[in-house]
Amino acid sequence: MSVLLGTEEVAYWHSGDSIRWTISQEFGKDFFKWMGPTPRLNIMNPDHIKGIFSKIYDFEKSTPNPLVVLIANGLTNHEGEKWATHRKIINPAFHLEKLKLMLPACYLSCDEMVKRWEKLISTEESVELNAWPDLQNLTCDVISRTAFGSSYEEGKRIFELQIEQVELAIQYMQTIYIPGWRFVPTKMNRRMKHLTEEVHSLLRRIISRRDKSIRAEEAATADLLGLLLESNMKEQHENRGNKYTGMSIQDVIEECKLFYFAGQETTSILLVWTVILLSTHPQWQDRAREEVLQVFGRDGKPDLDGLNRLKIVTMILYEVMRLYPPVTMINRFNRKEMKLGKLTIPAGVELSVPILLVHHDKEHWGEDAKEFKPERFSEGISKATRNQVVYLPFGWGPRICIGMNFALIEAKMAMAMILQRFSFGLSPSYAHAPTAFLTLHPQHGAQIILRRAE
Ligand code: HEM
Repeated sequence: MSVLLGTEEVAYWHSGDSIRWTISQEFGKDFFKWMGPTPRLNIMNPDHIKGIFSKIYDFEKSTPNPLVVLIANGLTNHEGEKWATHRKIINPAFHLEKLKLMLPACYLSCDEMVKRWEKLISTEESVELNAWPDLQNLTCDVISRTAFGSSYEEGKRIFELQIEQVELAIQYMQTIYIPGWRFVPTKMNRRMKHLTEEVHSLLRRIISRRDKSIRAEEAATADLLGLLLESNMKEQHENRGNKYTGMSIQDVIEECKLFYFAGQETTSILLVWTVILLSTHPQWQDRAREEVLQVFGRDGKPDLDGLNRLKIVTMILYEVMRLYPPVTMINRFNRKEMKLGKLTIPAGVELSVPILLVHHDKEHWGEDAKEFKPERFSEGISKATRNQVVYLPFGWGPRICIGMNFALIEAKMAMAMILQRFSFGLSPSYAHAPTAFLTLHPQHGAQIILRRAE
């Protein structure tokens, strides 16, 4: 069930629901028994959060929903040695110097979107538009180009199929769970099976073509898939004879699907809340534009060096993700009894870190916790958090989001190119309804009034 999270609703959720338990040793094990057969505990204490995210082999990812696994069974779902091997193979593809190679692809996608917007206002002083679908389309385009390079069109098709899969998965999750039901050949299950097969066959084709060209040393690699395959070959070569010697083709397919699943929606959400918050805080919009124009000028093409110098834009993005974290909750599970500070957590407890609530907690962020104040981050994240683990839009610790730098570069590039050309404010038809279902998105879209920047 989705939860509405306007300011009022957050407050209600905060106090009126059992979600904001603070735990203490005195509850002991009885507390968990009282909670029923699948005990679930919310963790809001920064030291406990740090403990959970540091001990990645003791606190595992919670058993994933079978349908999420069906859509993308990659790094996010792996544990132990398999996770460590995959993370090691995938990591190099996300290094900054590799991301630099993907910048032209990212620029191309942003350029297409701003050109479309420019066309819309070519004969008008201002236009109303819902920025949400355009921003979703943008991040889909960016991931298709940066993940698959020359196979971009096939990549986009995969993405369309995945959107339908996610829609079906959501419908499925909203029905009563009957074990084994997904194997019954209902219309929905048959469609899901068909979509899965089509995604796999498209990916298999792209991967085998690329694999051949890498082995034949035909082209230098500048996309995620190529970098992944190269790194995988290296791992297989160096670790022959070990239990996990790199990834199989099936593994690579799953990781590619995950790039879309984990990276597209989340980044478009960061962008859409940034557009909405800059619409309601025009003074910050002006400051951000001033900075962008100073660094790149009116027509300059954003490069990595310049993007890294955008201090105001970075502060804004951090504050947007504090108030509207795209991922609102992270869950973990412990198979054996574990110590967390002074707490003893019995085996089999589901632990939830409610990112949204931690980010809104007055204890950590002050009385103005619910206000948009990018200046909190003027001296970076560690100063804003006083070195506590209370800011985790990308998670924390060894399992921190592998695509964090990718997402931040993409968001800075998109915002820089939008701010260079346009100014924008909220349309009267905008209805504020942040909705948390898997991710925290604006339920009714982001209607803005777009003008040429002065
Ligand atoms: C604003 C954008 C993004 C946000 C807010 C975000 C958020 C997160 C969070 C909170 C986690 C940690 C989950 C956990 O600990 O259980 C995570 C993990 C992950 N993210 Fe992201 N993400 C974003 C963009 C991306 C992008 C662009 C990609 C890839 C292209 C990506 C790929 C992944 C992967 C593969 C993992 C699993 C890492 C592991 O388990 O080792 N994410 N992300």
